[in-house]
Amino acid sequence: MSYGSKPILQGIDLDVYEGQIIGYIGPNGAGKSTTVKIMLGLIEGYQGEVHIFGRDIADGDMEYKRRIGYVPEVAELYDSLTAQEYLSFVGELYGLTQRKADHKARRLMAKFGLEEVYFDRISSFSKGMRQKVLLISSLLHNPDILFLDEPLSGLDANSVMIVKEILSALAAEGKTIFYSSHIMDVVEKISSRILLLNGGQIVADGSFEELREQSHERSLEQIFNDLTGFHEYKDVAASFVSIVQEV
Ligand SMILES: Nc1ncnc2c1ncn2[C@@H]1O[C@H](COP(=O)(O)OP(=O)(O)OP(=O)(O)O)[C@@H](O)[C@H]1O
Repeated sequence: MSYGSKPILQGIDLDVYEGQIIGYIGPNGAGKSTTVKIMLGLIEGYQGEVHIFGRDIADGDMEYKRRIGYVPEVAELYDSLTAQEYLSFVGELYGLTQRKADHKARRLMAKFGLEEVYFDRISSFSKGMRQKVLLISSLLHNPDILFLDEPLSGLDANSVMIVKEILSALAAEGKTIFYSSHIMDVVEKISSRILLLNGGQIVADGSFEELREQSHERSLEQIFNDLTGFHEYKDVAASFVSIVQEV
């Protein structure tokens, strides 16, 4: 995949299975979102083939999208809508009846402690409340594959625990979860498989234990630093601060 003449992804060849939580990590600009957008059918013009549920996504049949849920890193929520209106609307887009979507959304909101704001406009919601609405909207139609981009963004510690537990339970039910994040200790804990993208290529692929054995580092953060060749963080920070101090 290239943007103009700039190559972004090169020679990515992966098989992903049911029930896997894939921690998809890599430096800023490595191409994680680009990969996800290709799989969501949002970007065309890539070379190669992407098969989802056994079918080439380029064959024109969009049915596969009904079985996918997506939490983007930055989302346009319709601020002028109430949570009820927004979630019913999204549910209907995914093929649920308005009544079914509303009934499900209301109970899911209640599980996140948001039953009292269900009829409030999203414009009045805090960052974490919006994130919970996004998570619910990605799950209303009970998708088989979930693409999550920084899904814990803005969530408090209790909500983080609930969402991590929900993801484990969904994976145990056979759902496949693509989890893209820069929070290494969470990726380390929840992923059954970790993919590290660097320079447009997958440079590590395995469970945390496998990556740890291969690299002899103790944490995923250290493995990340090691494999992306970044050891000079102290020098970078010191020179950054010295520029800040110039007046
Ligand atoms: N629409 C676009 N047009 C041109 N270049 C783009 C476009 N979208 C992304 N890129 C470039 O593609 C590269 C990969 O971007 P991408 O958003 O996939 O990275 P990422 O791994 O998700 O990064 P981050 O961790 O910062 O979210 C970057 O160099 C970016 O500038």
